[in-house]
Amino acid sequence: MILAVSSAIFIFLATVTGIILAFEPISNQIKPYAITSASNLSLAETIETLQNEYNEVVTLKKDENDFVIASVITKEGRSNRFYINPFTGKKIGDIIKKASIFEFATNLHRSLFLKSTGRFLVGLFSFFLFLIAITGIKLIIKRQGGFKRFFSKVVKEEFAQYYHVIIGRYALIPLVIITISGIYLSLEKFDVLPSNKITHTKTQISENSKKIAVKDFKIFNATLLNEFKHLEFPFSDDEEDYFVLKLENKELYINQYSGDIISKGDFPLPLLASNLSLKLHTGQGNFLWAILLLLTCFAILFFMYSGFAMTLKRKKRSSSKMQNISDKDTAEYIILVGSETGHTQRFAKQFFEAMCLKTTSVFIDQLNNYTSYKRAKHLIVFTATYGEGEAPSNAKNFETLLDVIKQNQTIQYSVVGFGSLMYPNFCKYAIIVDALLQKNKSFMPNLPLFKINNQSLEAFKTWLGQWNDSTSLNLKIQLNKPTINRKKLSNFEVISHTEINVDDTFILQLRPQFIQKFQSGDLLAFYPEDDNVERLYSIGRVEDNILLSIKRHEFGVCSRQLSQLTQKTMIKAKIRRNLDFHFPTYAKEVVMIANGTGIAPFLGMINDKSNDVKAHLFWGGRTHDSLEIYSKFIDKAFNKKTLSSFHVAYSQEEGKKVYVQDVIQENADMIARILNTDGVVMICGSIAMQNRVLEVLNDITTEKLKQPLSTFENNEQIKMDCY
Ligand SMILES: Cc1cc2nc3c(=O)[nH]c(=O)nc-3n(C[C@H](O)[C@H](O)[C@H](O)COP(=O)(O)O)c2cc1C
Repeated sequence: MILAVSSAIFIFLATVTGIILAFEPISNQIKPYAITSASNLSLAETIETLQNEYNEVVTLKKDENDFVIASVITKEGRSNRFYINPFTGKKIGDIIKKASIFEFATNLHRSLFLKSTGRFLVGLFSFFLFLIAITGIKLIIKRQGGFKRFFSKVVKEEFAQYYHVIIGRYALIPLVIITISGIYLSLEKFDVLPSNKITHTKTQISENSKKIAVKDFKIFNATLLNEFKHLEFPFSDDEEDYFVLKLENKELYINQYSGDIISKGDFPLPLLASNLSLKLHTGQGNFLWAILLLLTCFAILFFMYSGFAMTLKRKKRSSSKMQNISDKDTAEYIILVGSETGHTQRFAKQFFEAMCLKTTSVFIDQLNNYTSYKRAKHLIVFTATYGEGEAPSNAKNFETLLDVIKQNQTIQYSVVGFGSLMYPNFCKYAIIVDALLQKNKSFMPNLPLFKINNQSLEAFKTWLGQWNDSTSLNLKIQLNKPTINRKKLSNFEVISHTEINVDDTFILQLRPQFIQKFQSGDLLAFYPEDDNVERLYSIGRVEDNILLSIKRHEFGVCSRQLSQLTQKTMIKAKIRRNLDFHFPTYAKEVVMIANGTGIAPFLGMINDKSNDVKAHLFWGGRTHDSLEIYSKFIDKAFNKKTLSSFHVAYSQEEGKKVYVQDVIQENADMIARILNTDGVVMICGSIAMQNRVLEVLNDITTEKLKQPLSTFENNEQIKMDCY
């Protein structure tokens, strides 16, 4: 944060000017002076053509865009410099003059118009940007749970955070290259690098060298136009004067009569590094690299926005410092918090403030500050989980401290875990803390571990109820609702609403009031006014309508409201694109696996197929009656031949209980064949079903294909959207 704030203005200026400057090589390279077929032409041929065409040739060079420039004295005796066609030696254009906008941007970019001081500052802030990029890479590795998972799926929580990671994964490498080359170019101006000077060594020349025509010089015949950089012709006819030929990495002096190489100087490493840095930093001579630099500059601007947006949000959440009124050794209630981005802190603060209204004997701190508490009777831990089920940063030392620090009395503890079901290790760190306290003789449980998904206010209130029951304190917490701009939501009209079936489930069909882009697998977000918390439902697209399958929960605010909607009612919601869960039209065969309401996106997919991908549907429900509301859509797909097979499992019918994973196991050969021929498996439904299905799939791939399921997951052949 210190790095980012202190360098923000400079980085902003350097980036904006960088964007302008990226257009220079791009605009130069689209000029028609490059003669691509000339790269295999020998230098001797071009020299001969030029010597026939002009009175005298002074220099011949290739500029950074690979355009060939000749400096000549014409037959009319005029001295001139222009782009030539190396085949004919004829002029094809005047030398491009640097546009004043590029001149201005270059000065600002290099030195902020502050000469040496400016150059120093630019170098320094490039170094800061380099550090930011390196720490960024480190953070992505940590967040993704290891280097190997650098490019695996990112869980989307908030816009800024999601795209900061997504774009960062691609832009950080070019960013490191830009900053290192920028730092090198800045350092060059301050004489801190080793010398760039080329040292020549004389070569042995045979005594009986003969005078030959320039076009017959061995070295000129052996040098192709794409290898050479610059050729300086001898200044006079004097034997002492020679050709100076610069290639990619060396310089040669050539006798002007015999063509013998008189001396040779390899470019020193600092010079090669300098040339490379210039190329990498400016994109000169490489159209695609210049475009990549341009995109990276835009990415930096986005990082600046998203980085600050995330930080401000985080600061807002964890702002207002909590003022302890009690000392750690006098308080009876100790609240310890583990929070990375401040959400958990917000809950803990509300709890602490509510406690303060009832008793003065309460103390709050971070888990990392765990110590001895002389009069404590209750310990309440609120903690989030990060990485692969790890502690948030302000809780990393807790485990060690707990081991070392002994309490004099027994303390009752309660742990509340904050996590997200979108991650495989749901609330893992809270589970660890709970287990550690359980093992520790100084502690005894007051309430069982309580896990909260996605900062659910409802869940927190439930836990608070348990807490109130277990203590005589009757706490009341007024948790602030998240704010939501309802103007940004769209209107959807209720087209149809089925009866609520035996499982308390129904199908709702909605039509967007304005044309909107969506497809099966996308999500529809509702925000009930009671709590403004987002609820997502998987969309099936059927005849341009949105089909949702909804289970009405006993205490579910949103599902209750939706179950009461009548035809033609308008409802506000927002479509969220879910690109990772769209139907893979590129695959030959697709297996769709769902339980309960998870069937909704598949009902859309099997009825909306404008391709010849074979689709197989596996569904698990409770009873025959559970299938009733969906059967119309399945029959239709069978009739249209867009569904190849349907496999159903009932878990509550008389006789044997069958689950969807059992039916998958029965069809193991088919699943293995489909995965082995680049087919895709899609899973939608409950997390519990997902876990069991994944176990079975892993057994199938390990046994039949001799590969773990992760191979297919990494290959993006397994798509999941479970909740
Ligand atoms: C990079 C990252 C990794 C996460 N890993 C997990 C995880 O493994 N298990 C889990 O239950 N939640 C995980 N979460 C979700 C957070 O624990 C959850 O959003 C929590 O409410 C954040 O609380 P905080 O703002 O106090 O840090 C992760 C979140 C992020 C951003």
